[in-house]
Amino acid sequence: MEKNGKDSGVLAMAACYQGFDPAAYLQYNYTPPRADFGRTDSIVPWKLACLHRAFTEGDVSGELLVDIGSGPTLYQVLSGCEVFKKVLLTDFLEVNRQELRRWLQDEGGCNMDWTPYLQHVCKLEGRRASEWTEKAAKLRQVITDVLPVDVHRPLPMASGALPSAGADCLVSCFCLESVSPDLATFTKALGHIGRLLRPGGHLLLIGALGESYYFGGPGVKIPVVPLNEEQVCASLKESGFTLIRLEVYTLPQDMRVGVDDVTGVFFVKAKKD
Ligand SMILES: C[S@@+](CC[C@H](N)C(=O)[O-])C[C@H]1O[C@@H](n2cnc3c(N)ncnc32)[C@H](O)[C@@H]1O
Ligand SMILES: O=S(=O)(c1ccc2c(c1)CN[C@@H](CF)C2)N1CCSCC1
Repeated sequence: MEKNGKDSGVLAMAACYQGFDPAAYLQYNYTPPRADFGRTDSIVPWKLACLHRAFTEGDVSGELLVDIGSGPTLYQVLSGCEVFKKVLLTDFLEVNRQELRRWLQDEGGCNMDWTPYLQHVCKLEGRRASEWTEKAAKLRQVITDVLPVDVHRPLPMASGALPSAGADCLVSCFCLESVSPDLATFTKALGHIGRLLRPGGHLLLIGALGESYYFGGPGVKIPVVPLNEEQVCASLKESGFTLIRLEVYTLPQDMRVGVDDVTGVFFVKAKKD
């Protein structure tokens, strides 16, 4: 149902996000015990390996990488920052953009220590883990801005934010399905972000499978559109993408704690037609 040109479900979703708590979100999803580098079956090394392979296997190139719906996290560009000269982070909420800027300015006050993630990706790159400080410096050098984004707008970013040709590569993690009230809106949002990408550019998409809600803070229950692999593939095709690779991780039972009801995670590498 439309209201002033905005779907009521999208408006309701935006209202849910007003309670989003970056510090709590980071604690729920990116710190032990859920985020555990020590376990061989952990999701975190799996995600970082998917991203590392996708960025470094030789077909991804260009000047500009844009992360859509960054939230308060930057693991998603730890490999990409070595491939692109310029990286833009984006989010809908100022609280998340502020969290990212605090890390970039390296003046303290951050709610997350990304060192284990930096060290892990250094090892994936064949470097010593102790080179994480160089990688942090590289990140701070190539991430040139943290900008607003709304994937429900036909043009999700301000005009002039990107070159007229578009970005060379997009990455987006756990965003579209967690901001869309239904599958049709998810697919439409995928099409919107596709317009930010040049033809032939790559999309790296990580998302939740079978998830219907998550907590974005204490008592902040946010609905998620439950997806399966077939729906993800169909939405990509409908939105003008050619699938290159789909990988799926099934969450071990003990990782299914109360912060969400995610059952699996997908990784997609695709190319804009
Ligand atoms: C589940 S978090 C994902 C954060 C991060 N990318 C990660 O991998 O954990 C979803 C993010 O989408 C953002 N968001 C909410 N509404 C949005 C919209 N309409 N367009 C783009 N991002 C939105 C939220 O602020 C939040 O940071
Ligand atoms: O990296 S995850 O797969 C992950 C990471 C982030 C999120 C989810 C899952 C599922 N809910 C999302 C809400 F949109 C956010 N992970 C889940 C297992 S424990 C460590 C975190």
